[in-house]
Amino acid sequence: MVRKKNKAKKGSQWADHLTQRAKAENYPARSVYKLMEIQKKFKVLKKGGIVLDLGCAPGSWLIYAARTVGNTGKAHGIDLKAVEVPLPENAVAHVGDIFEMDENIAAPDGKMYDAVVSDMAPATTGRKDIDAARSQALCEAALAKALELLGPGGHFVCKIFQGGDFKVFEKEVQQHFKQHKIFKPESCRKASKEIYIIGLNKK
Ligand SMILES: C[S@@+](CC[C@H](N)C(=O)[O-])C[C@H]1O[C@@H](n2cnc3c(N)ncnc32)[C@H](O)[C@@H]1O
Repeated sequence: MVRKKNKAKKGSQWADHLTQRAKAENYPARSVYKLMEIQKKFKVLKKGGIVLDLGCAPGSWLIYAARTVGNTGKAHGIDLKAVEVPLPENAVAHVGDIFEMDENIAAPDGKMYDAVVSDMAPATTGRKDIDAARSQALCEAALAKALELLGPGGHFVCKIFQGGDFKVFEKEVQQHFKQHKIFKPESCRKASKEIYIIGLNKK
């Protein structure tokens, strides 16, 4: 019992540390460290690239993506909620629903995206089956957009909750990308079921 308490305490100290670090580095959320870890390991974002960030509010992935692609690149995001923090000049956030997205999310200048990243999460109900089904639907929508908007060789990152139809989704990603990886960043809460599936080099 005491052990469990200590573990929980350590976990929350780690979370606090990341929240403070995010503040100091001008990111609105500590979730940015998950994308940083993904980038360090898989190099999904490249200088001069065009990135689409699905579920971009409150804006930390979008800011990091914009900083990473640099001035010659662009980062576009979409979320149900508005991003309220100032964004770098090469970033733009749209308000919208992934299930109703249209041409406003197409890559600029008739180009294709180099990377589509999704950290989307549904509003949770506490009912595991409902939450898992909603998360699965968001992942399917993200993959459909990635297949439509990514150029050949483009990369895909998607948060998914393990369980349910996770294996089915993994197979779909495997089918469309030359390589795929399953990755749990250190900065994810240990107790969380979230994991990232990464599709490298769209066929
Ligand atoms: C964990 S947050 C993303 C955090 C973000 N990556 C960051 O670092 O700032 C998940 C986001 O997914 C968004 N989301 C959920 N359902 C969505 C939908 N149908 N269309 C667009 N965004 C959605 C939520 O509004 C929420 O802001």
